Amino acid sequence: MLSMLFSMSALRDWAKLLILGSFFETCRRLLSSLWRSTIDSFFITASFEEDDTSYQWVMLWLSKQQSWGQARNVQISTSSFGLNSPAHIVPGEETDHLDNSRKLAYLPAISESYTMWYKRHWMRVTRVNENTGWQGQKFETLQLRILARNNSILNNILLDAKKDYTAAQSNCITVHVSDSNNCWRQLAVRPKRPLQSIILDPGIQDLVVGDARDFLASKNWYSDRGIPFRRGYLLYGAPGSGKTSLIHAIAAELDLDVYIVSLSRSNLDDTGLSELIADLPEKCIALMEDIDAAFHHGLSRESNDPSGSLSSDSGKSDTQAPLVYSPGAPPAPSPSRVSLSGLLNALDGIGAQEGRILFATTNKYSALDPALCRPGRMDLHIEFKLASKYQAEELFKRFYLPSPSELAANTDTPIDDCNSDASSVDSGYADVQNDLIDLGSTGVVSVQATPSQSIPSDAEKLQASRPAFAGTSHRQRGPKLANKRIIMLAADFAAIIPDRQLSMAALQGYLMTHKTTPVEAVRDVSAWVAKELEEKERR
Ligand SMILES: Nc1ncnc2c1ncn2[C@@H]1O[C@H](COP(=O)(O)OP(=O)(O)OP(=O)(O)O)[C@@H](O)[C@H]1O
Repeated sequence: MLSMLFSMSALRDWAKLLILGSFFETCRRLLSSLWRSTIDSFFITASFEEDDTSYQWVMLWLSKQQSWGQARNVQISTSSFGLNSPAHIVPGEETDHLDNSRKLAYLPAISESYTMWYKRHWMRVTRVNENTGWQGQKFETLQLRILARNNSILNNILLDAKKDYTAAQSNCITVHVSDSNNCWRQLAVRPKRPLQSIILDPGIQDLVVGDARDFLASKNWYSDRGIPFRRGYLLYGAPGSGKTSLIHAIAAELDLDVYIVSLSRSNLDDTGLSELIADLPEKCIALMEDIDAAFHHGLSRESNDPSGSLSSDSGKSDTQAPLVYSPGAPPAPSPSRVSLSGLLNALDGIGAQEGRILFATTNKYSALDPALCRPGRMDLHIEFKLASKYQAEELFKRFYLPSPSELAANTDTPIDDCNSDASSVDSGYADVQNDLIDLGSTGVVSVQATPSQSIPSDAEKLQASRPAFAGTSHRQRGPKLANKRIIMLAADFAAIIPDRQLSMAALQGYLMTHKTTPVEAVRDVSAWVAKELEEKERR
Protein backbone atom coordinates (compact mmCIF):
# COMPACT_ATOMS: atom_id res chain seq x y z
CA MET A 1 0.00 0.00 0.00
CA LEU A 2 2.89 2.30 0.88
CA SER A 3 4.57 1.73 -2.48
CA MET A 4 1.27 2.33 -4.20
CA LEU A 5 0.65 5.52 -2.13
CA PHE A 6 4.04 6.95 -3.01
CA SER A 7 4.14 5.76 -6.58
CA MET A 8 4.48 8.51 -9.16
CA SER A 9 0.91 8.18 -10.46
CA ALA A 10 -0.57 8.41 -6.97
CA LEU A 11 1.51 11.49 -6.15
CA ARG A 12 0.32 13.09 -9.34
CA ASP A 13 -3.29 12.39 -8.31
CA TRP A 14 -2.64 13.87 -4.85
CA ALA A 15 -1.12 17.00 -6.37
CA LYS A 16 -4.09 17.40 -8.73
CA LEU A 17 -6.48 17.05 -5.81
CA LEU A 18 -4.53 19.64 -3.82
CA ILE A 19 -4.40 22.16 -6.63
CA LEU A 20 -8.04 21.72 -7.51
CA GLY A 21 -9.11 21.92 -3.89
CA SER A 22 -7.07 25.08 -3.30
CA PHE A 23 -8.47 26.62 -6.44
CA PHE A 24 -12.06 25.96 -5.47
CA GLU A 25 -11.54 27.10 -1.88
CA THR A 26 -9.90 30.35 -3.06
CA CYS A 27 -12.77 30.92 -5.47
CA ARG A 28 -15.27 30.23 -2.68
CA ARG A 29 -13.58 32.72 -0.36
CA LEU A 30 -13.31 35.32 -3.08
CA LEU A 31 -16.94 34.93 -3.99
CA SER A 32 -18.07 35.07 -0.38
CA SER A 33 -16.03 38.19 0.37
CA LEU A 34 -17.29 39.72 -2.89
CA TRP A 35 -20.84 38.82 -1.84
CA ARG A 36 -20.26 40.29 1.64
CA SER A 37 -18.80 43.52 0.33
CA THR A 38 -21.60 43.79 -2.24
CA ILE A 39 -24.19 43.27 0.49
CA ASP A 40 -22.29 45.62 2.83
CA SER A 41 -22.32 48.30 0.20
CA PHE A 42 -26.11 48.30 0.51
CA PHE A 43 -26.06 48.43 4.30
CA ILE A 44 -24.92 50.86 6.91
CA THR A 45 -23.93 49.29 10.20
CA ALA A 46 -23.73 51.19 13.48
CA SER A 47 -22.75 49.78 16.89
CA PHE A 48 -23.57 51.31 20.24
CA GLU A 49 -21.78 50.22 23.36
CA GLU A 50 -23.52 49.94 26.67
CA ASP A 51 -21.35 52.40 28.56
CA ASP A 52 -21.80 55.16 26.00
CA THR A 53 -24.64 57.67 26.23
CA SER A 54 -25.56 57.02 22.60
CA TYR A 55 -26.68 53.53 23.69
CA GLN A 56 -29.30 55.13 25.94
CA TRP A 57 -30.40 57.45 23.14
CA VAL A 58 -30.94 54.61 20.70
CA MET A 59 -32.68 52.40 23.25
CA LEU A 60 -35.07 55.22 24.03
CA TRP A 61 -35.58 55.93 20.34
CA LEU A 62 -36.23 52.24 19.61
CA SER A 63 -38.75 51.94 22.38
CA LYS A 64 -40.67 54.83 20.85
CA GLN A 65 -40.91 53.40 17.34
CA GLN A 66 -44.38 52.35 16.27
CA SER A 67 -43.17 49.28 14.39
CA TRP A 68 -41.28 48.24 17.47
CA GLY A 69 -44.60 47.77 19.25
CA GLN A 70 -45.29 44.73 17.02
CA ALA A 71 -42.00 43.01 17.82
CA ARG A 72 -42.24 39.45 19.07
CA ASN A 73 -39.82 37.96 21.56
CA VAL A 74 -38.92 41.15 23.38
CA GLN A 75 -37.41 41.97 26.73
CA ILE A 76 -39.77 43.85 29.00
CA SER A 77 -38.13 46.59 30.97
CA THR A 78 -39.12 49.22 33.47
CA SER A 79 -35.85 51.00 32.81
CA SER A 80 -36.14 54.71 32.31
CA PHE A 81 -32.98 54.85 30.16
CA GLY A 82 -31.42 57.21 32.59
CA LEU A 83 -34.41 59.51 32.41
CA ASN A 84 -36.63 60.63 35.17
CA SER A 85 -39.75 60.21 33.14
CA PRO A 86 -39.65 56.76 31.66
CA ALA A 87 -39.84 56.45 27.96
CA HIS A 88 -42.42 54.32 26.35
CA ILE A 89 -45.11 52.61 26.75
CA VAL A 90 -46.52 49.29 26.25
CA PRO A 91 -49.45 50.10 23.94
CA GLY A 92 -52.50 51.06 25.96
CA GLU A 93 -50.45 52.11 28.93
CA GLU A 94 -50.91 55.76 28.08
CA THR A 95 -54.44 55.42 29.39
CA ASP A 96 -53.25 53.80 32.57
CA HIS A 97 -54.33 55.93 35.48
CA LEU A 98 -51.40 54.90 37.65
CA ASP A 99 -49.48 57.87 36.36
CA ASN A 100 -46.55 57.65 38.67
CA SER A 101 -46.01 53.94 38.45
CA ARG A 102 -43.04 52.71 36.48
CA LYS A 103 -43.74 52.53 32.80
CA LEU A 104 -43.13 49.40 30.79
CA ALA A 105 -41.04 49.33 27.66
CA TYR A 106 -40.26 46.74 25.01
CA LEU A 107 -36.55 46.28 24.49
CA PRO A 108 -34.70 44.05 22.04
CA ALA A 109 -34.06 40.69 23.70
CA ILE A 110 -30.41 39.75 24.06
CA SER A 111 -28.93 37.71 21.18
CA GLU A 112 -31.99 38.27 19.02
CA SER A 113 -32.28 40.03 15.68
CA TYR A 114 -35.28 42.05 14.61
CA THR A 115 -36.29 43.64 11.39
CA MET A 116 -38.21 46.86 11.22
CA TRP A 117 -38.89 49.76 8.87
CA TYR A 118 -37.94 53.35 9.48
CA LYS A 119 -38.70 56.09 6.95
CA ARG A 120 -39.00 53.46 4.24
CA HIS A 121 -35.66 51.89 5.14
CA TRP A 122 -35.37 48.27 6.10
CA MET A 123 -33.39 47.81 9.28
CA ARG A 124 -32.05 44.95 11.38
CA VAL A 125 -31.58 45.45 15.11
CA THR A 126 -29.36 43.10 17.09
CA ARG A 127 -28.48 43.25 20.74
CA VAL A 128 -25.55 41.11 21.81
CA ASN A 129 -24.05 40.40 25.18
CA GLU A 130 -20.37 39.59 24.89
CA ASN A 131 -17.89 38.40 27.42
CA THR A 132 -14.95 40.76 27.51
CA GLY A 133 -11.68 40.36 29.32
CA TRP A 134 -10.42 37.41 31.28
CA GLN A 135 -12.58 38.29 34.27
CA GLY A 136 -15.62 37.39 32.22
CA GLN A 137 -17.32 40.80 32.43
CA LYS A 138 -20.43 41.04 30.29
CA PHE A 139 -20.72 43.86 27.82
CA GLU A 140 -23.74 44.76 25.77
CA THR A 141 -23.67 46.12 22.25
CA LEU A 142 -26.59 47.23 20.14
CA GLN A 143 -26.18 47.00 16.40
CA LEU A 144 -28.28 48.69 13.73
CA ARG A 145 -27.94 47.50 10.15
CA ILE A 146 -29.80 49.74 7.76
CA LEU A 147 -30.49 49.13 4.09
CA ALA A 148 -29.31 52.43 2.67
CA ARG A 149 -26.76 53.73 0.20
CA ASN A 150 -25.49 56.61 2.31
CA ASN A 151 -25.24 57.69 5.92
CA SER A 152 -28.01 60.25 5.90
CA ILE A 153 -30.60 57.88 7.36
CA LEU A 154 -28.22 56.92 10.17
CA ASN A 155 -27.57 60.60 10.85
CA ASN A 156 -31.34 61.14 10.97
CA ILE A 157 -31.77 58.35 13.47
CA LEU A 158 -28.95 59.63 15.66
CA LEU A 159 -30.23 63.19 15.60
CA ASP A 160 -33.80 62.06 16.33
CA ALA A 161 -32.61 59.83 19.15
CA LYS A 162 -30.49 62.58 20.65
CA LYS A 163 -33.29 65.12 20.32
CA ASP A 164 -35.82 62.82 21.98
CA TYR A 165 -33.42 62.03 24.77
CA THR A 166 -32.46 65.65 25.37
CA ALA A 167 -36.11 66.69 25.33
CA ALA A 168 -37.00 63.98 27.83
CA GLN A 169 -34.10 65.08 29.95
CA SER A 170 -34.73 68.79 29.76
CA ASN A 171 -36.17 68.88 33.24
CA CYS A 172 -33.45 66.77 34.75
CA ILE A 173 -29.76 66.81 35.51
CA THR A 174 -27.62 63.72 35.30
CA VAL A 175 -25.28 62.76 38.10
CA HIS A 176 -22.26 60.58 37.39
CA VAL A 177 -19.86 58.77 39.69
CA SER A 178 -16.71 56.81 39.02
CA ASP A 179 -16.69 53.03 39.24
CA SER A 180 -13.92 50.79 40.48
CA ASN A 181 -12.31 50.80 37.01
CA ASN A 182 -12.05 54.59 37.16
CA CYS A 183 -14.66 55.03 34.47
CA TRP A 184 -17.54 57.45 34.77
CA ARG A 185 -20.98 55.91 34.94
CA GLN A 186 -24.40 57.45 35.30
CA LEU A 187 -25.62 57.30 38.88
CA ALA A 188 -28.94 59.06 38.75
CA VAL A 189 -31.12 61.56 37.00
CA ARG A 190 -32.58 64.20 39.25
CA PRO A 191 -35.24 66.79 38.58
CA LYS A 192 -33.83 70.27 38.17
CA ARG A 193 -33.88 72.43 41.25
CA PRO A 194 -34.84 76.02 40.50
CA LEU A 195 -32.31 78.65 41.51
CA GLN A 196 -35.04 80.66 43.23
CA SER A 197 -35.53 77.83 45.69
CA ILE A 198 -32.12 78.57 47.21
CA ILE A 199 -32.33 81.49 49.55
CA LEU A 200 -29.02 83.19 50.15
CA ASP A 201 -28.09 86.64 51.25
CA PRO A 202 -28.60 89.13 48.42
CA GLY A 203 -25.92 89.07 45.75
CA ILE A 204 -24.29 85.68 46.46
CA GLN A 205 -26.36 83.70 44.01
CA ASP A 206 -25.95 86.25 41.22
CA LEU A 207 -22.22 86.34 41.86
CA VAL A 208 -21.70 82.59 41.47
CA VAL A 209 -24.17 82.00 38.66
CA GLY A 210 -23.03 85.08 36.75
CA ASP A 211 -19.40 84.09 37.12
CA ALA A 212 -20.00 80.51 35.97
CA ARG A 213 -22.12 81.67 33.02
CA ASP A 214 -19.49 84.18 32.01
CA PHE A 215 -16.77 81.55 32.29
CA LEU A 216 -18.59 79.13 29.99
CA ALA A 217 -18.93 81.88 27.40
CA SER A 218 -15.26 82.88 27.54
CA LYS A 219 -13.48 79.95 25.92
CA ASN A 220 -11.85 82.11 23.26
CA TRP A 221 -10.80 84.72 25.77
CA TYR A 222 -8.94 82.04 27.74
CA SER A 223 -7.32 80.44 24.71
CA ASP A 224 -6.24 83.81 23.26
CA ARG A 225 -4.36 84.55 26.46
CA GLY A 226 -3.04 81.03 26.98
CA ILE A 227 -4.86 80.64 30.29
CA PRO A 228 -6.13 77.15 31.11
CA PHE A 229 -9.87 77.14 30.56
CA ARG A 230 -10.90 75.95 34.01
CA ARG A 231 -12.68 77.50 36.93
CA GLY A 232 -12.86 76.39 40.54
CA TYR A 233 -15.31 77.44 43.26
CA LEU A 234 -14.86 76.70 46.92
CA LEU A 235 -18.06 76.87 48.92
CA TYR A 236 -17.36 76.80 52.60
CA GLY A 237 -19.18 77.43 55.83
CA ALA A 238 -21.87 76.14 58.12
CA PRO A 239 -23.41 72.73 57.51
CA GLY A 240 -26.91 72.83 56.08
CA SER A 241 -26.52 76.32 54.66
CA GLY A 242 -27.22 75.38 51.04
CA LYS A 243 -23.83 74.64 49.47
CA THR A 244 -24.82 71.38 47.82
CA SER A 245 -28.25 72.70 46.93
CA LEU A 246 -26.74 75.72 45.18
CA ILE A 247 -24.46 73.50 43.09
CA HIS A 248 -27.45 71.38 42.11
CA ALA A 249 -29.38 74.49 41.12
CA ILE A 250 -26.45 75.93 39.14
CA ALA A 251 -26.08 72.65 37.23
CA ALA A 252 -29.77 72.91 36.37
CA GLU A 253 -29.54 76.57 35.42
CA LEU A 254 -26.53 76.11 33.15
CA ASP A 255 -27.63 72.72 31.82
CA LEU A 256 -24.53 70.91 33.00
CA ASP A 257 -24.12 67.34 34.17
CA VAL A 258 -22.59 66.72 37.58
CA TYR A 259 -19.61 64.40 38.04
CA ILE A 260 -18.97 63.51 41.66
CA VAL A 261 -15.30 62.95 42.46
CA SER A 262 -15.20 60.94 45.64
CA LEU A 263 -11.67 61.28 47.01
CA SER A 264 -12.30 58.81 49.78
CA ARG A 265 -13.36 56.03 47.45
CA SER A 266 -11.49 52.83 48.17
CA ASN A 267 -8.79 51.94 45.66
CA LEU A 268 -8.68 55.44 44.14
CA ASP A 269 -5.05 56.47 43.78
CA ASP A 270 -3.28 59.43 42.19
CA THR A 271 -3.19 57.89 38.73
CA GLY A 272 -6.84 56.93 38.92
CA LEU A 273 -7.78 60.44 40.02
CA SER A 274 -5.82 62.00 37.13
CA GLU A 275 -7.50 59.63 34.69
CA LEU A 276 -10.92 60.52 36.05
CA ILE A 277 -10.32 64.25 35.83
CA ALA A 278 -8.81 63.97 32.35
CA ASP A 279 -11.82 61.94 31.30
CA LEU A 280 -14.40 64.57 32.26
CA PRO A 281 -16.45 65.92 29.38
CA GLU A 282 -15.68 69.43 28.28
CA LYS A 283 -18.62 71.21 29.85
CA CYS A 284 -19.61 69.80 33.18
CA ILE A 285 -19.51 70.35 36.90
CA ALA A 286 -16.98 68.28 38.82
CA LEU A 287 -18.01 68.12 42.44
CA MET A 288 -15.77 67.33 45.40
CA GLU A 289 -17.91 67.34 48.52
CA ASP A 290 -16.48 67.80 51.99
CA ILE A 291 -12.96 68.10 50.74
CA ASP A 292 -11.73 68.45 54.33
CA ALA A 293 -13.32 65.12 55.24
CA ALA A 294 -11.16 63.48 52.60
CA PHE A 295 -8.22 64.50 54.74
CA HIS A 296 -9.69 62.94 57.84
CA HIS A 297 -9.83 59.77 55.87
CA GLY A 298 -6.16 59.92 55.13
CA LEU A 299 -5.71 62.36 52.24
CA SER A 300 -2.26 63.75 52.76
CA ARG A 301 0.57 65.35 50.88
CA GLU A 302 2.82 62.42 51.60
CA SER A 303 0.59 59.45 51.13
CA ASN A 304 2.77 57.43 53.47
CA ASP A 305 3.40 60.07 56.12
CA PRO A 306 4.09 57.96 59.20
CA SER A 307 3.27 60.60 61.80
CA GLY A 308 -0.05 61.52 60.33
CA SER A 309 0.21 65.00 61.88
CA LEU A 310 0.73 67.50 59.12
CA SER A 311 1.60 71.10 59.49
CA SER A 312 0.52 73.87 57.17
CA ASP A 313 3.35 75.51 55.32
CA SER A 314 2.28 77.73 52.53
CA GLY A 315 5.89 78.58 51.77
CA LYS A 316 6.49 75.13 50.38
CA SER A 317 6.06 74.37 46.76
CA ASP A 318 2.67 73.07 45.69
CA THR A 319 3.72 69.51 45.69
CA GLN A 320 5.24 69.68 49.13
CA ALA A 321 2.67 71.50 51.21
CA PRO A 322 0.19 69.46 53.24
CA LEU A 323 -3.45 69.58 52.29
CA VAL A 324 -4.73 70.49 55.71
CA TYR A 325 -3.45 71.63 59.01
CA SER A 326 -4.73 69.47 61.79
CA PRO A 327 -2.64 69.76 64.94
CA GLY A 328 -2.40 66.57 66.92
CA ALA A 329 -5.21 64.87 65.03
CA PRO A 330 -3.93 61.60 63.64
CA PRO A 331 -5.87 60.77 60.50
CA ALA A 332 -7.92 57.61 60.61
CA PRO A 333 -6.70 54.84 58.34
CA SER A 334 -8.50 54.92 55.01
CA PRO A 335 -8.65 52.86 51.85
CA SER A 336 -8.09 56.06 49.82
CA ARG A 337 -4.60 56.34 48.42
CA VAL A 338 -4.85 59.86 47.03
CA SER A 339 -2.08 62.22 48.06
CA LEU A 340 -2.29 65.99 47.97
CA SER A 341 0.25 66.25 45.18
CA GLY A 342 -1.90 63.78 43.23
CA LEU A 343 -4.97 65.93 43.81
CA LEU A 344 -3.19 69.17 42.89
CA ASN A 345 -1.79 67.66 39.71
CA ALA A 346 -5.15 66.20 38.77
CA LEU A 347 -6.76 69.63 39.19
CA ASP A 348 -4.41 71.65 37.05
CA GLY A 349 -1.73 69.31 35.80
CA ILE A 350 -0.96 68.77 32.15
CA GLY A 351 -3.70 66.15 31.71
CA ALA A 352 -6.44 68.11 33.47
CA GLN A 353 -9.60 68.60 31.44
CA GLU A 354 -10.36 72.03 30.01
CA GLY A 355 -13.79 73.62 30.23
CA ARG A 356 -14.86 72.00 33.45
CA ILE A 357 -16.15 73.85 36.47
CA LEU A 358 -14.97 72.47 39.77
CA PHE A 359 -17.04 72.92 42.90
CA ALA A 360 -15.54 71.89 46.21
CA THR A 361 -17.39 72.16 49.50
CA THR A 362 -16.05 72.16 53.02
CA ASN A 363 -17.21 72.96 56.53
CA LYS A 364 -13.63 73.66 57.66
CA TYR A 365 -12.19 76.36 55.47
CA SER A 366 -9.29 77.25 57.75
CA ALA A 367 -8.13 73.65 57.70
CA LEU A 368 -7.50 73.58 53.96
CA ASP A 369 -4.02 73.92 52.58
CA PRO A 370 -3.31 77.20 50.78
CA ALA A 371 -1.94 75.28 47.79
CA LEU A 372 -5.35 73.81 47.19
CA CYS A 373 -7.13 77.12 47.63
CA ARG A 374 -4.93 79.24 45.41
CA PRO A 375 -6.39 80.95 42.31
CA GLY A 376 -6.26 78.63 39.34
CA ARG A 377 -7.47 75.79 41.48
CA MET A 378 -10.16 77.51 43.54
CA ASP A 379 -10.78 80.90 41.96
CA LEU A 380 -13.75 82.02 43.97
CA HIS A 381 -14.21 81.30 47.67
CA ILE A 382 -17.75 81.84 48.90
CA GLU A 383 -18.75 81.74 52.51
CA PHE A 384 -22.08 80.29 53.55
CA LYS A 385 -23.22 81.50 56.94
CA LEU A 386 -26.00 80.40 59.25
CA ALA A 387 -29.41 81.78 58.41
CA SER A 388 -29.97 85.52 58.56
CA LYS A 389 -33.33 87.09 59.36
CA TYR A 390 -33.69 87.90 55.68
CA GLN A 391 -33.21 84.25 54.74
CA ALA A 392 -35.66 83.10 57.43
CA GLU A 393 -38.30 85.47 56.12
CA GLU A 394 -37.78 84.41 52.52
CA LEU A 395 -37.86 80.74 53.44
CA PHE A 396 -41.15 81.25 55.25
CA LYS A 397 -42.63 82.97 52.21
CA ARG A 398 -41.38 80.21 49.93
CA PHE A 399 -43.06 77.65 52.11
CA TYR A 400 -46.47 79.22 52.33
CA LEU A 401 -46.95 81.57 49.41
CA PRO A 402 -48.49 79.69 46.50
CA SER A 403 -45.98 78.52 43.90
CA PRO A 404 -46.69 79.30 40.23
CA SER A 405 -47.93 75.74 39.62
CA GLU A 406 -50.24 75.95 42.63
CA LEU A 407 -51.51 79.30 41.44
CA ALA A 408 -52.32 77.78 38.07
CA ALA A 409 -54.17 74.84 39.62
CA ASN A 410 -55.68 76.66 42.56
CA THR A 411 -59.43 76.84 42.99
CA ASP A 412 -59.58 77.49 46.73
CA THR A 413 -60.46 80.99 47.83
CA PRO A 414 -58.07 82.37 50.38
CA ILE A 415 -59.30 83.94 53.60
CA ASP A 416 -58.44 87.49 52.74
CA ASP A 417 -58.50 88.79 56.26
CA CYS A 418 -55.28 90.35 57.38
CA ASN A 419 -56.59 90.99 60.84
CA SER A 420 -57.86 87.54 61.55
CA ASP A 421 -56.07 86.23 64.60
CA ALA A 422 -54.67 82.79 65.17
CA SER A 423 -57.72 81.52 66.98
CA SER A 424 -60.06 82.45 64.17
CA VAL A 425 -57.73 80.74 61.77
CA ASP A 426 -57.65 77.68 64.01
CA SER A 427 -61.41 77.48 63.95
CA GLY A 428 -61.27 77.79 60.19
CA TYR A 429 -59.78 74.38 59.79
CA ALA A 430 -61.35 72.76 62.84
CA ASP A 431 -63.85 71.08 60.55
CA VAL A 432 -61.16 69.72 58.32
CA GLN A 433 -59.40 68.28 61.31
CA ASN A 434 -62.49 66.62 62.62
CA ASP A 435 -61.88 63.57 60.56
CA LEU A 436 -58.22 63.46 61.55
CA ILE A 437 -56.71 61.97 64.62
CA ASP A 438 -56.10 64.54 67.31
CA LEU A 439 -52.41 65.42 67.02
CA GLY A 440 -52.38 67.38 70.26
CA SER A 441 -50.03 70.27 70.80
CA THR A 442 -46.92 68.06 70.39
CA GLY A 443 -48.02 66.56 67.13
CA VAL A 444 -48.07 63.09 68.73
CA VAL A 445 -51.21 61.10 68.27
CA SER A 446 -53.13 60.59 71.45
CA VAL A 447 -55.45 57.66 71.30
CA GLN A 448 -57.57 57.58 74.43
CA ALA A 449 -57.73 54.24 76.23
CA THR A 450 -61.24 53.01 76.85
CA PRO A 451 -61.98 51.72 80.36
CA SER A 452 -61.98 47.94 80.08
CA GLN A 453 -65.32 47.40 81.84
CA SER A 454 -67.36 49.66 79.50
CA ILE A 455 -68.40 48.41 76.09
CA PRO A 456 -66.64 50.57 73.49
CA SER A 457 -68.91 52.58 71.26
CA ASP A 458 -68.51 52.52 67.44
CA ALA A 459 -66.75 55.87 67.51
CA GLU A 460 -64.31 54.62 70.12
CA LYS A 461 -63.67 51.45 68.16
CA LEU A 462 -62.91 53.55 65.08
CA GLN A 463 -60.58 55.76 67.08
CA ALA A 464 -58.75 52.73 68.53
CA SER A 465 -58.30 51.19 65.10
CA ARG A 466 -56.53 54.28 63.75
CA PRO A 467 -52.74 54.15 63.40
CA ALA A 468 -50.53 55.75 66.01
CA PHE A 469 -47.76 57.99 64.71
CA ALA A 470 -45.61 60.97 65.62
CA GLY A 471 -45.04 64.07 63.47
CA THR A 472 -47.33 66.00 61.21
CA SER A 473 -49.53 64.26 58.73
CA HIS A 474 -49.59 65.66 55.22
CA ARG A 475 -53.35 65.41 55.39
CA GLN A 476 -53.41 68.14 57.95
CA ARG A 477 -54.50 71.26 56.13
CA GLY A 478 -54.78 74.80 57.26
CA PRO A 479 -57.07 77.23 55.53
CA LYS A 480 -55.74 79.19 52.60
CA LEU A 481 -54.43 82.51 53.82
CA ALA A 482 -54.19 85.65 51.79
CA ASN A 483 -50.72 86.44 50.49
CA LYS A 484 -50.68 89.65 52.48
CA ARG A 485 -51.26 87.72 55.68
CA ILE A 486 -48.52 85.22 54.86
CA ILE A 487 -46.09 88.09 54.24
CA MET A 488 -46.97 89.54 57.63
CA LEU A 489 -46.51 86.16 59.28
CA ALA A 490 -43.13 85.82 57.54
CA ALA A 491 -42.00 89.11 59.09
CA ASP A 492 -43.16 87.90 62.53
CA PHE A 493 -41.34 84.65 62.01
CA ALA A 494 -38.10 86.36 60.98
CA ALA A 495 -38.30 88.68 63.98
CA ILE A 496 -38.19 85.69 66.32
CA ILE A 497 -35.38 83.81 64.53
CA PRO A 498 -32.01 84.91 65.97
CA ASP A 499 -29.56 86.18 63.35
CA ARG A 500 -26.85 83.67 62.27
CA GLN A 501 -27.63 81.13 64.96
CA LEU A 502 -29.53 78.41 63.15
CA SER A 503 -28.94 76.75 59.83
CA MET A 504 -31.31 76.99 56.88
CA ALA A 505 -31.62 73.20 56.97
CA ALA A 506 -32.82 73.44 60.59
CA LEU A 507 -35.35 76.15 59.69
CA GLN A 508 -36.55 74.09 56.77
CA GLY A 509 -36.90 71.07 59.07
CA TYR A 510 -38.96 73.14 61.50
CA LEU A 511 -41.24 74.53 58.80
CA MET A 512 -41.75 71.02 57.46
CA THR A 513 -43.43 70.14 60.73
CA HIS A 514 -45.89 72.95 59.98
CA LYS A 515 -46.10 72.30 56.28
CA THR A 516 -49.56 73.75 55.84
CA THR A 517 -50.11 75.61 59.09
CA PRO A 518 -48.22 78.90 58.94
CA VAL A 519 -50.02 80.44 61.89
CA GLU A 520 -48.92 77.61 64.15
CA ALA A 521 -45.44 77.83 62.71
CA VAL A 522 -45.18 81.38 64.01
CA ARG A 523 -46.96 80.59 67.26
CA ASP A 524 -44.59 77.73 68.17
CA VAL A 525 -41.35 79.12 66.82
CA SER A 526 -40.12 80.82 70.02
CA ALA A 527 -40.29 77.55 71.94
CA TRP A 528 -38.55 75.73 69.12
CA VAL A 529 -35.77 78.34 68.88
CA ALA A 530 -35.16 78.18 72.64
CA LYS A 531 -34.92 74.39 72.43
CA GLU A 532 -32.57 74.48 69.43
CA LEU A 533 -30.26 77.04 71.05
CA GLU A 534 -30.17 75.05 74.26
CA GLU A 535 -29.36 71.91 72.30
CA LYS A 536 -26.64 73.77 70.39
CA GLU A 537 -25.16 75.07 73.63
CA ARG A 538 -25.15 71.60 75.10
CA ARG A 539 -23.41 70.18 72.04
N1 LIG B 1 -30.00 78.69 51.57
C1 LIG B 1 -30.90 77.73 51.47
N2 LIG B 1 -32.04 77.93 50.78
C2 LIG B 1 -32.96 76.98 50.69
N3 LIG B 1 -32.85 75.76 51.24
C3 LIG B 1 -31.74 75.49 51.94
C4 LIG B 1 -30.72 76.47 52.09
N4 LIG B 1 -29.74 75.93 52.83
C5 LIG B 1 -30.12 74.69 53.11
N5 LIG B 1 -31.30 74.42 52.58
C6 LIG B 1 -32.02 73.14 52.69
O1 LIG B 1 -31.36 72.35 53.67
C7 LIG B 1 -31.05 71.06 53.20
C8 LIG B 1 -29.56 70.82 53.27
O2 LIG B 1 -28.90 71.71 52.39
P1 LIG B 1 -27.48 71.41 51.71
O3 LIG B 1 -27.23 69.93 51.64
O4 LIG B 1 -27.43 72.16 50.44
O5 LIG B 1 -26.51 72.05 52.76
P2 LIG B 1 -24.92 72.00 52.77
O6 LIG B 1 -24.47 73.38 53.07
O7 LIG B 1 -24.40 71.37 51.54
O8 LIG B 1 -24.68 71.05 54.02
P3 LIG B 1 -23.36 70.20 54.34
O9 LIG B 1 -22.23 71.14 54.50
O10 LIG B 1 -23.74 69.53 55.63
O11 LIG B 1 -23.20 69.25 53.22
C9 LIG B 1 -31.60 70.97 51.79
O12 LIG B 1 -32.78 70.21 51.84
C10 LIG B 1 -31.90 72.39 51.37
O13 LIG B 1 -33.12 72.42 50.66
